[in-house]
Amino acid sequence: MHSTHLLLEEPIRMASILEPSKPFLPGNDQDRGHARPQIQVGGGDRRLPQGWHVRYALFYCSGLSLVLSFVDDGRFTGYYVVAVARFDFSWGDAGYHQETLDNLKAAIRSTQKLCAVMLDTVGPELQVVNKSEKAISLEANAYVVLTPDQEKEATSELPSHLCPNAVKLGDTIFIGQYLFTGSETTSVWLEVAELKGEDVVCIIKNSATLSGSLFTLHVSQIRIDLPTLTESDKNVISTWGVQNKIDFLSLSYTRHVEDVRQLFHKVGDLYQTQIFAKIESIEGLTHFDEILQEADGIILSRGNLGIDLPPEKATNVIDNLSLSHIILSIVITRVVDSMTDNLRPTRAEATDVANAILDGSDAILLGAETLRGLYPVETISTVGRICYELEDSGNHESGGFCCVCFVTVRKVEFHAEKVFNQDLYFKKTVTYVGEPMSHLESIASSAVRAAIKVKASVIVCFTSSGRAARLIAKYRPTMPVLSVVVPRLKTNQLRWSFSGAFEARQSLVVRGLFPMLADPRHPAESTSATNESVLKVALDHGKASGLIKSHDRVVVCQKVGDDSVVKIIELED
Ligand SMILES: Nc1ncnc2c1ncn2[C@@H]1O[C@H](COP(=O)(O)OP(=O)(O)OP(=O)(O)O)[C@@H](O)[C@H]1O
Ligand SMILES: CC(=O)C(=O)O
Ligand SMILES: [K+]
Ligand SMILES: [Mg+2]
Repeated sequence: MHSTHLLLEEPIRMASILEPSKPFLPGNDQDRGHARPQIQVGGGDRRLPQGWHVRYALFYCSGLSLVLSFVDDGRFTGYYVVAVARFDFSWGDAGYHQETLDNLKAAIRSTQKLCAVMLDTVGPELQVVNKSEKAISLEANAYVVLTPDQEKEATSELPSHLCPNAVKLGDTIFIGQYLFTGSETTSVWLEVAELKGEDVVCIIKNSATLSGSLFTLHVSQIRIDLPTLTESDKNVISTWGVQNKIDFLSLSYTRHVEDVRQLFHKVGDLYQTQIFAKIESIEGLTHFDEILQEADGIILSRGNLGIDLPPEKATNVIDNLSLSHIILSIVITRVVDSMTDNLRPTRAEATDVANAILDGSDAILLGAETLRGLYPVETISTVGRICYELEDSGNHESGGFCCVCFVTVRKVEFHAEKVFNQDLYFKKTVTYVGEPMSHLESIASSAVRAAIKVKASVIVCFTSSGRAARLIAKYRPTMPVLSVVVPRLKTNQLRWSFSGAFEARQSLVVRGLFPMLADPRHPAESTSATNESVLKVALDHGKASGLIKSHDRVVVCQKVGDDSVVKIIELED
C-alpha cells in the first residue's frame, strides 16, 4: 500500500539527517600520496580576463576515474573526479584551450583513465567589448545607450551589435558577466526606453559596476538573427575539433531541431562526435520535443534560461520536462553560483542540487565556480556531498559525481535508496517504454531487476556500440554498471582500426556507467571462451577499483552465440 510505503520511508529519512555525514572525498590517502604532481594545467595565463584566479591543476587517478586536483600556491587543496572536460570557446582562444587539452591528454595517458572532451560553441551570443577595460559605473534610473559604433569607448554608451529593429519598448536587456562569473553584482538589467535611429536607449534598473573587457548581452525572449553556428564556430570545429577528435559538441543556443540537423551536415569530419543541444532560451524550450529526437544529449543551460524566463517560470523547468521519460543524457548547469565567492552555498542552491538529482538528471555542469571561483575544491566537495548524502552505497568510488575539468561536474552514480525512489523510477520507465518491448530493452530491464533482487554489487554489461549499457543505465539501477566495451575491427578500405574508444568515452556522461575498454585482441564474436576471458578482466578491474569484493553477486549481461543472456554469478574470492 502506498501509505505504508510513505510511513516506512519517513523515519529512515529523518534518521539519515541525524546521522553524521558520510566522508566524501573519493579515493583514499594512499591514492593521494602516490599521486601527486604529474601534470600541470592552466597556470597564470595572461589571456584570462583580469582578476580571474587560475590554479594549477594536477591529474592523477583514483580507482575507476581520472581525478583532477587543485594546488594553490603549491598547497594541495583537494580534487575532482573528471569525466568530461568542457572547453568553452566563449572565452579563450584555440591555443589556450589546446594547452589545457594537451595536459589532459597526457594525464589520460599516464593514468590510463578515460576522460571525454566537449567543445562548447559561442553561438549567436551578443557580446559587449570594453576595449579600455576601465570599469563602467551604471546608476539605477539613469540612461545608457547601446550604440552600433564599435569604436566608441564603453561609458554611458555601450558599443553593441544589437539591432534596434529586434527590440521594442519595454524589453528587458541583460548586460554583464554573471554568465561567466556567477556573480550577480557584475551585471546590469536594462529596460528599452527609446529607439533612436541606430541607438537603443535604455533605463538602468540596478546600479552596477561592469569591470573587465567582455560582457554578454541577452535580450529576454528575443530571437537574435544570427545563425546558431557562426562562421568562427565552424572554423573552430573544423580545425580544433577535428584535430582533437572531440567526443561531444555542445551546441550553444540551440533553438530548433534544424540547428542540430545542420550541424550534422557541417561537421562531416566529426561523424563520431555526439551533439549535445544546449537549451538556453524559450525558443529552445518550445521546440524541446523535436530537438530531443535529433540530439544525443541535452544541456539545460539554466544561466541563460534564467535570463530569458521570468523567475516564476524558471523555477520548474526540470520538473516540467519529466526527465524519467527522456533517454538522452541530461546535463544541468548553474547549481551553486554563490560558491564562486563563498565557502557555502545558499540553502536554495543546496536544495536545487538535490532536486536536480532526484528528478533524474545525468550530470551537473559547474561553470564559474571551478573556472574562476575562489573555492573550486569546496564547491566540488559540497556538491559531491549533497549527491552522496542521497546515496546508500557506502562505496566512495561509485558514489558521488565526477567533475569535468575546471568546469563541469558529473555525478556518476548514486544509490539513492534512502531518498531517490528507484522503484518508482523503474516502474515509470517500464510504463513509458510500453509493450511489446524490444529484446534488448527487455534484457536491460531484466538485468536491472535481477541485480536489485539479488543485491548485486555491479552489473557488468558487454557492448560494442554502448547501446546495451545505456539501456541498462536508463532504468537507474542502484548499483554501478561496468560497461565493457569490446572493440570491433573496422576498415575504410585503406586501413584497419578499432571502434570502441569513442563509445566508451561518450558513455562517461551517462549516470551510473563506468566504461572500460576490453583488449582488442579479444575478437568481438561472442564465443564462450572469449566471453569468459573478457569477463575475468572486467571482474579484476572491478575488484582493483573497489567496486567488487569477494563473495559479491554480479549480474552479467552478454551475448553467448546468438543468444542474449542475463546471468547472476556469485564470486568466491
Ligand atoms: N562482444 C560482445 N560479447 C558478448 N556479448 C556482447 C558483446 N557485445 C554486445 N554484447 C551483448 O549483445 C547484446 C546487444 O548489445 P549492444 O546493442 O550493445 O551490442 P552491439 O554489439 O554494440 O550491437 P549493435 O552493433 O547492434 O549496436 C547485449 O546483450 C550485449 O550485452
Ligand atoms: C552554462 C551556460 O551556458 C548557462 O548556464 O547558460
Ligand atoms: K559557450
Ligand atoms: Mg549559456
